[in-house]
Amino acid sequence: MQEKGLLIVLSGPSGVGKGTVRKEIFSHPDTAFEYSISMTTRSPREGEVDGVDYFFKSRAEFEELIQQGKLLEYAEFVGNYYGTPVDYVRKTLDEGKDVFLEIEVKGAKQVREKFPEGLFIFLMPPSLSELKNRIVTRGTETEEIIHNRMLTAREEIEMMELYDYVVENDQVELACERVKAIVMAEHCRRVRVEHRYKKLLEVE
Ligand SMILES: Nc1nc2c(ncn2[C@@H]2O[C@H](COP(=O)(O)OP(=O)(O)O)[C@@H](O)[C@H]2O)c(=O)[nH]1
Ligand SMILES: Nc1ncnc2c1ncn2[C@@H]1O[C@H](COP(=O)(O)OP(=O)(O)O)[C@@H](O)[C@H]1O
Repeated sequence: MQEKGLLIVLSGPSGVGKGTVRKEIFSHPDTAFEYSISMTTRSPREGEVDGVDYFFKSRAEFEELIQQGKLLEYAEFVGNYYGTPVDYVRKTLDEGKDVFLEIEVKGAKQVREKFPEGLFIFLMPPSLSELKNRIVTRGTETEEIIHNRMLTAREEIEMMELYDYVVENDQVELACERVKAIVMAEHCRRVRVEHRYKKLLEVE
């Protein structure tokens, strides 16, 4: 039987750099993970492409996906829905490929309940003031949204204890290296947890 892939969940407070770290990881052709493109009801930002950055949906379409049980998890984040397509995730894991989710913390909590065996990595900012700095300099949000995001950031950071690993995003390159090292180590650990080494003994 085909061994299942690893479900990798990268989460953390808004503005910490999840998207930046994820894009950097996937910009390398040797990256062996499959990125799960999320569904969202938020409007595309300039340069964003449907089916590449997100699958952009209307609220009615998104609610239909919820009704049909098509989402592994979903959450409302600053007024918009975001969710992970379940069929894609299951199919890809069944093919033995690692699936990478980059999602906010409420969604990550739901995934933990459904896939406790997943690998959960929390991206942490060097400080709260640096976090605010990043959201402000990104310049995609209004002042009111920035204020709301900072309020939720404190609650989000408290959810750190649900994760297997915490990675500080001080420098993007370093954070990416840490994430990749964690995934590599997890694969080695599972050889024992899943008793895969037994195959080796059978051959002799
Ligand atoms: N729960 C959940 N969160 C998601 C999903 N896709 C993206 N997000 C998160 O939604 C939040 C807002 O994303 P976005 O609007 O692209 O803004 P940005 O990542 O803050 O630039 C971020 O924290 C994303 O990680 C998803 O499928 N499910
Ligand atoms: N290590 C870092 N050092 C400095 N700025 C960063 C770092 N990582 C991300 N940023 C910047 O912080 C802002 C928020 O990053 P983003 O990836 O959009 O966060 P998230 O996806 O977690 O909401 C962006 O302007 C990004 O360029």
